[in-house]
Amino acid sequence: MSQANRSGQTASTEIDLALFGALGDLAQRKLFPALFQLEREGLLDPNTRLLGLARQDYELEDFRKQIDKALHTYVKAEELDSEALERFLARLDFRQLDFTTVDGYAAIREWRQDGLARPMVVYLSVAAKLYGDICRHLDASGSLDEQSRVVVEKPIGYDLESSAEINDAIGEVFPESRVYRIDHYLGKETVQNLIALRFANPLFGTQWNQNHISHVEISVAEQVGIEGRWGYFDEAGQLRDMVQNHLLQLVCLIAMDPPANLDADAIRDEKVKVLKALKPFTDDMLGRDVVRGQYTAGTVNGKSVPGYLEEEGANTESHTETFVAMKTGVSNWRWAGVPFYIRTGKRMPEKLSQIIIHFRQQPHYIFDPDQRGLAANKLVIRLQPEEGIALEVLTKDSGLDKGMRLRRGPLHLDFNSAFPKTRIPDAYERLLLEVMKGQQYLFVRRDEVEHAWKWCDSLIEAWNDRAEPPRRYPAGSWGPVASIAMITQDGRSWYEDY
Ligand SMILES: NC(=O)C1=CN([C@@H]2O[C@H](COP(=O)(O)OP(=O)(O)OC[C@H]3O[C@@H](n4cnc5c(N)ncnc54)[C@H](OP(=O)(O)O)[C@@H]3O)[C@@H](O)[C@H]2O)C=CC1
Ligand SMILES: O=C1O[C@H](COP(=O)(O)O)[C@@H](O)[C@H](O)[C@H]1O
Repeated sequence: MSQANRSGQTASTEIDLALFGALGDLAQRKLFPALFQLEREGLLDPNTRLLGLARQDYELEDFRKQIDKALHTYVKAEELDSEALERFLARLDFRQLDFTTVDGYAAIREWRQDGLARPMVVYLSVAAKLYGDICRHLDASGSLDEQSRVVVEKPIGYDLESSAEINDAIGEVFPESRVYRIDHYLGKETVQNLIALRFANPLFGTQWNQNHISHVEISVAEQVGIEGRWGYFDEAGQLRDMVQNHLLQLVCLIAMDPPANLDADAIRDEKVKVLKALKPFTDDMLGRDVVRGQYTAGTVNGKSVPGYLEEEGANTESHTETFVAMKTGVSNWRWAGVPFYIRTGKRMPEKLSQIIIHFRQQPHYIFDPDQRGLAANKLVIRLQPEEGIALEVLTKDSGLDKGMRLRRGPLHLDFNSAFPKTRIPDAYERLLLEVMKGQQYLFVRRDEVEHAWKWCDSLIEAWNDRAEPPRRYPAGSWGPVASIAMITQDGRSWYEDY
């Protein structure tokens, strides 16, 4: 079966997918539901086969039951079309395997015998420290051929050095053109729309620079806490978990120059230029422009929740940050002098991811002086929960007694109401489809990962030198008060028109 790619050409989606970590959290919660949605939408080639690999031993029927259970848990009941479900479960196969020893890998080669004509996609839904072993064992067991692709999850490593080691190990087996590094934010509908918005609309194309934009704000607020992942998270912290990948990818898509075309490398070359131009941290910026926080007990959605240090498995001494806010920038001609304020945290009052582009005021202001604060357009790009784009514009307030009073209102595009019949696909659906088609433009190239680490490492090093504990914030709040002060010191505030 062929699918139109982004420039309208067709690409085959006929593959064999081998999923390592098939019983893990990500696979159950996101990957199988996304694959099922592709089935339901008729986007899985009839010949595509799915192989689950896990440490636990399951009979095939029990594995299928387990996936059926996961789908009933994570897919909306009205979307669980029974025919699609039956077709989907019938595609599944299962092998028990210890990923760290080469012995069992022959089972993958044998499974492949029936499908040698189609490419194999190997999805590593396991901790990154296993990537090297798995790639080597796949190679040594003769399970791969020159068409095989590998998909790896974030985070790749813990810093630049460990990331380079992991990428080297992957690179010994797979050339870069067959490595698909996931950053699931790149699969979100509105994130992709950023490319359309910026490069298809002359209105924005001409305004997208320091002459017209005063500052950029990115907030990725999560309601969830650590969700049983304390061991992983405490090693990482919010900077490594969210900023190094998702938030920096958003910065790239906002700040990059227009690519020459939509080819993966054309886009990725432009993103790398942004990463290289990110403002380095200096010691005086640390106290003023960066705030680290850690949540204490509080209330989220009317429910009491424990503090970070009281979470299951917690170490009471931990100084790991669950919140980070910073003012940074991109040192180039387009963005000189334009601050990028970014913040992300766990246990915030709501799940909200949005980007606000604040445009500059008109050079000469002629309206009511009291309303001067209103007088600038804002482009609000909402990633979640509802996805949409709104341009805040100023119009005259209606009414005979209002004179030339201004009113702020949105020119609004809410994807759910504007295109009510279109289901917004989950990021993983889009990403899995692109891997099947062999399209890399939504995946992260090795040099992107490494430049992002380099920038984060310099900040972490500076934090470590200072050895200051994170500032506390109660769960259910918008983070430490200092993160508000960080932006108000510039006469600005975080956008609050939620
Ligand atoms: N979960 C999430 O929301 C997100 C996860 N990720 C990334 O996705 C990847 C997977 O994460 P997640 O699903 O949460 O992790 P889990 O630990 O839930 O899943 C990993 C699976 O791999 C299995 N496994 C580990 N070692 C071996 C081995 N030697 N042999 C066979 N099986 C093994 C584990 O089996 P067992 O249980 O028996 O140990 C487990 O089922 C990680 O790289 C993570 O960073 C990225 C973004 C979000
Ligand atoms: O990669 C990760 O992302 C999630 C947030 O993803 P979202 O799509 O729900 O915004 C985050 O909770 C997790 O800690 C991190 O590893």
